Amino acid sequence: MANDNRPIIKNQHTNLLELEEHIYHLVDVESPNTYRNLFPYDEIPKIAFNNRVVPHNMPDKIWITDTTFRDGQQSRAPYTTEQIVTIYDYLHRLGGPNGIIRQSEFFLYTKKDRDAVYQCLERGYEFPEVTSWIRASNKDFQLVKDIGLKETGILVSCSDYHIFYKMKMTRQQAMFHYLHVIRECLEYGISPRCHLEDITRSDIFGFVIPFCVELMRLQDQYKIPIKVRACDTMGYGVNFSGAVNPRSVQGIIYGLTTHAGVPSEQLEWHGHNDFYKAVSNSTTAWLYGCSGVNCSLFGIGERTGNTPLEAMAFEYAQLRGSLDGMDTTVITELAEYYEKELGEHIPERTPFVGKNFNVTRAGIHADGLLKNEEIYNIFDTSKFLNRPVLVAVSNTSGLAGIAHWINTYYRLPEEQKLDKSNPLVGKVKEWVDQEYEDGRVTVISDDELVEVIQENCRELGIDL
Ligand SMILES: CC(C)C(=O)C(=O)O
Repeated sequence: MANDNRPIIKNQHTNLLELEEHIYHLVDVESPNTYRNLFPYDEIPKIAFNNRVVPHNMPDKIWITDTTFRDGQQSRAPYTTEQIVTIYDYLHRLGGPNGIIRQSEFFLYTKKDRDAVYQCLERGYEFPEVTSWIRASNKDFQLVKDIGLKETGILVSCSDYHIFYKMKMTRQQAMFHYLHVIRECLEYGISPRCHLEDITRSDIFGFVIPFCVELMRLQDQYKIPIKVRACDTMGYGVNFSGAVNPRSVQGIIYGLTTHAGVPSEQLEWHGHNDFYKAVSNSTTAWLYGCSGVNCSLFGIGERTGNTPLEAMAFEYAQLRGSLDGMDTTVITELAEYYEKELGEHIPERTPFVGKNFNVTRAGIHADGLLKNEEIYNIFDTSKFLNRPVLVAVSNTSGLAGIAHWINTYYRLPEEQKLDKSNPLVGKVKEWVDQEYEDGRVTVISDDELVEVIQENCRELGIDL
């Protein structure tokens, strides 16, 4: 199934350096290669293996770029200018002084979009750098230049699905068209960021690499950096060792860095979550030679969304052993802002930000938590997210769960903490048990518990 070992045709006159340079030619097919073996459409897509193992190659510096205002905004109601600026401020704080959130991309279509860009630029932050996303036209290049931005994203769809079915072109026509547009952009002195849409269904060696080789030639000619963003538009990418291209994340990154010569720091991975793989694929891209992973806050993006930015902050810290200046407590502030100000509902079980992400219900777990919170908490969530570990009270909470709830809710100091033998805990438990015996099926709310606790405190003469 592999399509990555095309024969190298050489003769006695070919010198090896030339050969190196010319290995990857555009393969201009007459009909689209839709990889039916992998994407049968009327069957579930398939993951095939050729057992070619790519070596780890994590760059010295890795970072996050943000698409909250581009892919993120494509899939929800538009943000107001004020909201964009507020979120940009949060991103600046979250990413910290080392610019772990290095860039953010903005539409320039409407006056409102441009106002947001002006206001964010006025903040004067080094990070995230403001970049744009435009239609590839001279008018838009001029706009980017007038606003004073250094870099813009340009769409260069690379699978035959897009080239043949959407653009109605051949590969050669598409490549000429893209190179023409990119040259124009370079003529304006703007650095193009080429968004290789649908790379995980594209012919990596027959189109993507020859195209990127041409991009690197243009870069040499114009002395302006050209970036490459590998877009897993449909979330087909997989990170399993030995998987076949075009679905292999590491295979794609290896091809782009090694065969096309794209430097790691000019390479980004843009993932989608259709098969629940956005986070692990992005981490894989880092591990195999891609400096940038493109993310959106809370993963809000087309269909199932993009790689959640907050997840990659924690992936970063796990890989590098340090937050390198990121302030992850801002993630909690952002989540509150999205829920309260933007009316976005974050599902309760969402890692790091959902209401229940560090809430435990089962009595047996609560018992453990009461003894030592490390037993059932992923890390010090109070320190890194301002979210103390919680126990929700239900029919399975038990005495330990109720004691933990009271201790956390009332933020009792260590010496005043109640344990499961405390009479107040016993009284609340009796009430809870009665509720469920009477047929209750829902979790008990904080307000209900407070009322019962206060009532019993009065009776027992306890002051919390
Ligand atoms: C529109 C393109 C660049 C994209 O966001 C994607 O491929 O997911």
